[in-house]
Amino acid sequence: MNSQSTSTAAPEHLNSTGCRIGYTEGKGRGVYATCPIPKRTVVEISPVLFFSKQEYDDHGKHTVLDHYTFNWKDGRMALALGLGSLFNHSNTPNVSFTLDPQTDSIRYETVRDIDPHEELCIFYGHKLWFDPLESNSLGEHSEDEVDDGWGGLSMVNDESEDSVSENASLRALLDGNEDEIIDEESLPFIRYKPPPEEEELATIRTMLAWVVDVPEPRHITTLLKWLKKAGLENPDLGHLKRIRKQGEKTTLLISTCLSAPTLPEDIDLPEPVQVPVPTSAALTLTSLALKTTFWPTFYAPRRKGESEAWPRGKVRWAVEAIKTLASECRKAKIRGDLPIAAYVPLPYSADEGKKAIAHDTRVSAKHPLRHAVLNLVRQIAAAESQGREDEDVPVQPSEDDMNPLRNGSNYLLTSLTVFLSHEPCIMCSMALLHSRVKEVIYLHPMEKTGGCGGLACLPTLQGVNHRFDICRWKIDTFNLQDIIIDDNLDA
Ligand SMILES: C[S@@+](CC[C@H](N)C(=O)[O-])C[C@H]1O[C@@H](n2cnc3c(N)ncnc32)[C@H](O)[C@@H]1O
Repeated sequence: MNSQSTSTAAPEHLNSTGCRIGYTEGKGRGVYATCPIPKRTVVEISPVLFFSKQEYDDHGKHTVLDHYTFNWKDGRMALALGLGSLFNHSNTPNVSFTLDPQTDSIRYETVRDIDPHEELCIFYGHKLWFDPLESNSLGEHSEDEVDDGWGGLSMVNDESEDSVSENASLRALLDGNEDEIIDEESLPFIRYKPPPEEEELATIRTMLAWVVDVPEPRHITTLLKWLKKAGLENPDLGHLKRIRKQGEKTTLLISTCLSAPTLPEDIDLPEPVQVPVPTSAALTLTSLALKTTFWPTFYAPRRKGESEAWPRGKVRWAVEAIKTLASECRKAKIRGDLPIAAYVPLPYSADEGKKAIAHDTRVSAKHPLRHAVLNLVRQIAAAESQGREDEDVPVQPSEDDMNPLRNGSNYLLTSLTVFLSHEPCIMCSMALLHSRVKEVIYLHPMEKTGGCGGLACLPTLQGVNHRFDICRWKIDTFNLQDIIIDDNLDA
């Protein structure tokens, strides 16, 4: 079957990033640059047209579509519209592509600076159905080499990476009503069990907080409004009650700032003082009684052994996230970086919110701190600060940025789940803590260097006042041997 058009005249194309359609003998139509294109430019976003597996097996694969369709993540076949179907293959591609199930589209992005007139090529995979015209021979692979799964236009006869790597028990788990709650043992991950809750006064963890006595209880409402306005509704203190009443005395909890807070001038108040307050909510009634001797604390028994329920739909969401993560690892590997990735998908059943993906770039950036987690946090921070992406370019900070009391508004990962290919190192675990992540799910434990259950478990250390849930994916559910890195490395 000849997949190329018989015409040798390529049509014009109105692509705003300076791409044109060109023709090369032996390859047919392809996508070419018309001007220099910088690295990491999104050159095309192609909407896709889907074919069910059945439609494809019965019809599509017997037609020329066979050479144009992408294996979608859920087993369907997708035909990219726009320029998407015209990128030719190269073993040393200058464009990467990402399947986006949220928008049913494929995104194409340059992986290096592109010269004018250069052809833009993607990598189809190792099993090609044609003799590739290639200017170099870097990519010679044996017949039985496993497809690296970096997306890849593929013939429908190839089993997709996803379908071979998901085992039968996972497939059975994913099949069924999406609202059904999956019992803990059947979940495809194991939760890290935090050490038991403190049940003795000596083991209660505390931190110093500023408080002030309020002689006139009628001022409380005004002071609560002032706290809000001053940006002092810090999530660090969310487990504590704001007001303490002891007999006639009413005391207001203000902040955990290092320096004494400046109180409103129009209310007559004594000087604020620092007192120890518990660092977390009480998980048991005994602990509640003990913690309340420091400061009134909220009782949150749900977190003791009883974990958040996962409906089947959420498991499917996590499986998709793991696949995206694995594909990012492979992309990193192809680029010569360590196959370590971090991914924050949109929260389960949310249509909008924060979303980011990053891989380790220590090798390519020649920078020891470019760990996947740090790259991810940096990416989210850049998006949050309205596109000031390059941290090396000094920006005039706004008045808001300079207000230390507004620090709470910069908690980058509050209520989000981060998927990681590897257990994060201690530095990255600390970055996740500072970002106030809700939950971390990782694939590969790092016993010698990990900071989430390996060498140490940062969220459970004395003095750390934010906890996040840690889950380890059962690695045997996916064929992910190629992301395993040396255990002595930091991830
Ligand atoms: C997705 S299409 C790409 C667009 C195609 N060139 C056209 O004109 O429609 C895939 C087909 O392009 C051709 N092709 C892609 N990369 C090639 C390469 N490096 N060398 C030779 N042919 C290539 C093969 O015929 C393949 O089946």
